[in-house]
Amino acid sequence: MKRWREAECKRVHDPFYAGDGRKVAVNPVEIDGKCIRVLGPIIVGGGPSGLAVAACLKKKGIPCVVLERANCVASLWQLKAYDRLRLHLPKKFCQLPLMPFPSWFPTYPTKQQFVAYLEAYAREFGIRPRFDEAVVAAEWLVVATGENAEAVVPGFDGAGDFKRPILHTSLYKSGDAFRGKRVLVVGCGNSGMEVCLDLCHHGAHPTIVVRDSREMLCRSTFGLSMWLLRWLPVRAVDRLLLLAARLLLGDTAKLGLPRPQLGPLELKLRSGKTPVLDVGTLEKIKSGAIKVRPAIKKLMEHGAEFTDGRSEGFDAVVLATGYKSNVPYWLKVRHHPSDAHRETGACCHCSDSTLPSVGQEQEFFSEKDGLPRRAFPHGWKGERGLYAIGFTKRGLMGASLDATRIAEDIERCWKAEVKTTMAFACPPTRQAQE
Ligand SMILES: Cc1cc2nc3c(=O)[nH]c(=O)nc-3n(C[C@H](O)[C@H](O)[C@H](O)COP(=O)(O)OP(=O)(O)OC[C@H]3O[C@@H](n4cnc5c(N)ncnc54)[C@H](O)[C@@H]3O)c2cc1C
Ligand SMILES: NC(=O)C1=CN([C@@H]2O[C@H](COP(=O)(O)OP(=O)(O)OC[C@H]3O[C@@H](n4cnc5c(N)ncnc54)[C@H](OP(=O)(O)O)[C@@H]3O)[C@@H](O)[C@H]2O)C=CC1
Ligand SMILES: O=C(O)C(=O)Cc1c[nH]c2ccccc12
Repeated sequence: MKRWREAECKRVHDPFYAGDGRKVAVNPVEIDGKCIRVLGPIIVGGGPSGLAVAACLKKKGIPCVVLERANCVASLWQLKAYDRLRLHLPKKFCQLPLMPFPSWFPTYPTKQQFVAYLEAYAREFGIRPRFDEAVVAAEWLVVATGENAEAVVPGFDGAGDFKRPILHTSLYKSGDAFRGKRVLVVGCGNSGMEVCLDLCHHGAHPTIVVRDSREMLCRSTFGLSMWLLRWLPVRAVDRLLLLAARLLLGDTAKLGLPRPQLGPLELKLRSGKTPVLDVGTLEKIKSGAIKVRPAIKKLMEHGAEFTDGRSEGFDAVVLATGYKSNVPYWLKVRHHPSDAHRETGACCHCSDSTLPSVGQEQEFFSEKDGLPRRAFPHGWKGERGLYAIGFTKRGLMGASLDATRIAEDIERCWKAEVKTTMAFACPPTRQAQE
């Protein structure tokens, strides 16, 4: 991968308002010290979310520019995912708006198939992201940088003493590199569970750290649960899912994997914690091929000590400790003079008071976790042209929903804006449009 060039995007004006209050369609952005004029919205992030919203905009005839820090679309999938990864929800829950997956794709497409689909999607809608542009500061945009922008790398007592490799799952490709090795996998989400299975398949000896509870479901029950949700409340579906899990997977608590208090869907909706959709790991835990240990107390020169007092030797540590958003590092929210007077959440471009209210809140994204402060389904729209896609903790389904809403909202503003621009006879400069 080429080194990322840093693009500093600064808002020169509000998106649709010039300094004198007149509306303008052109969004000026500073990249590498040069000011370019972009006709239409700027989308930061060329993953599934960025592509989805760009496609919905293009379909409506609204041009946009996608800025992507990596040198390809869907860098999470192309550069940071292990070889054996597949979609873990059936494909109909993962397709982006306006273009279904090919019918000949399997129910759970492989990473390569998903990437091929995304590349075809970008081609179909004429989306050509500007690659190697890492946005380090920006103020008016569609934020599509994802919930998984940065790896979570926790510190452990004694981490400096451990003299062997420690790597995050975003760098893990295959168990081939660990043949015959004792590998400590920290974290029991979908990544940790699948990496353990992969290690088994490659003749390594994995131990998984489960510091808390984790919900586990059979992958095949996801489609059923979506169907049941049409008629039954979440809690009732959860009860059925747990019954199915108990019958198909057995009592996971006996294996060192206690289940949480809340049901799987309720937990997902409330906290975003994705249940593990088992792809065969549990069998390996049952057979003893994968060992389960509680939280790490400390790392030592050749191994780890756990909170149950046991110490064991390891040749490598894989951190399957998850991801976080990077929005607080680069998105600068500047206060607007009109904020003090605004009581409602009406769209400032088109006076639609039915849109979600942001009240007096100044900051759309939380500094703490980099996610929109407003709960689903209200977290997609901020103030004065700030939008967020792909932060719903609802995977690709959530991103598709956001894309449709954002494009519709921008279209309304765009139409109002085009009328005004024509009235002012002030055509936008077309220098950096697609
Ligand atoms: C291993 C894994 C498997 C998953 N499997 C599924 C699944 O099967 N089904 C499902 O529904 N969901 C799944 N998810 C959830 C996942 O969030 C989505 O699949 C999807 O990738 C989200 O798309 P996104 O575009 O929002 O984010 P991303 O795919 O993360 O794309 C964001 C893009 O923004 C770029 N970017 C970040 N910061 C900047 C910046 N400052 N400047 C410029 N560019 C930037 C990144 O390089 C990246 O390309 C999975 C997640 C992971 C980690
Ligand atoms: N398509 C597919 O097959 C796959 C999909 N995914 C998706 O990718 C996203 C990210 O998944 P994943 O990478 O598993 O991350 P998750 O955030 O889901 O899981 C991280 C795990 O690490 C644990 N953890 C974090 N810090 C520590 C620590 N200091 N000590 C011990 N344990 C720790 C967490 O424990 P705790 O819960 O206690 O905080 C949690 O169990 C999810 O949405 C997932 O569904 C991932 C892999 C495969
Ligand atoms: O893979 C992910 O991160 C997802 O969030 C996909 C997803 C959306 N809703 C769910 C409910 C149960 C399990 C996975 C998902």
